[in-house]
Amino acid sequence: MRVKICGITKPEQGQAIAQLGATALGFICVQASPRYVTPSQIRAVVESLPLPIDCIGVFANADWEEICQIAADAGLTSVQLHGDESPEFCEKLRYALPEMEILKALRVKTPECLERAVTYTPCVDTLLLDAYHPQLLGGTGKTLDWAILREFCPSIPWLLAGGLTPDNILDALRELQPSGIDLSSGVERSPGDKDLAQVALLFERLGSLDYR
Ligand SMILES: O=C(O)c1ccccc1N[C@@H]1O[C@H](COP(=O)(O)O)[C@@H](O)[C@H]1O
Repeated sequence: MRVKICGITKPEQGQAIAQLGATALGFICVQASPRYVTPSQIRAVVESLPLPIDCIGVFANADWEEICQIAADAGLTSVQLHGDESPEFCEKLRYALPEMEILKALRVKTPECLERAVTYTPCVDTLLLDAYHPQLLGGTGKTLDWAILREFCPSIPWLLAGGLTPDNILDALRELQPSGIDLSSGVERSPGDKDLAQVALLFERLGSLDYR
């Protein structure tokens, strides 16, 4: 199972989180977010990593040319689209970045959102389901209604996000079988400052599941 820790801003925290067992780090490329990092800050983290893991840039309603430029400048392996990007936009980006993993994040408000999610399966590599918040795009600490995801079984891999913490992760994984999980505010002291003790606790609890 993939484990993505999102909202990385500091090289030493990225390195420690990679050593603890994360398979992906996420970097917020949305300027309005308190976790925003510039392409050169991302590159500094990416180049300091002790082992090769996925480095995912999180964008929301950005121009595709801007995404391509930032992905190259920062050294990303993957692009997460967390805004209102259409399937057509994803397809265009797929052609522009053929080597890169494209993840489409959907903020799930009602069960109908899951029908919309599957319309992206032909044009992205991975789906990501996050909680809906009326003002914020992500990093909200709000959980999804996991019950409505029980039957969700798309034809491509999907990550569960939204308010996951070391305290609720085992409950989530008892209820659902995502291809991976994504945590941000549930393992941080303040926006962009990760709590390494909480990340270590997460992997300790996941270890009891034999999740790999
Ligand atoms: O974290 C942010 O600030 C952010 C800003 C804009 C779009 C997405 C953002 N984060 C994403 O939110 C989810 C879950 O966060 P949380 O665990 O509930 O705090 C995750 O996919 C982040 O990539």
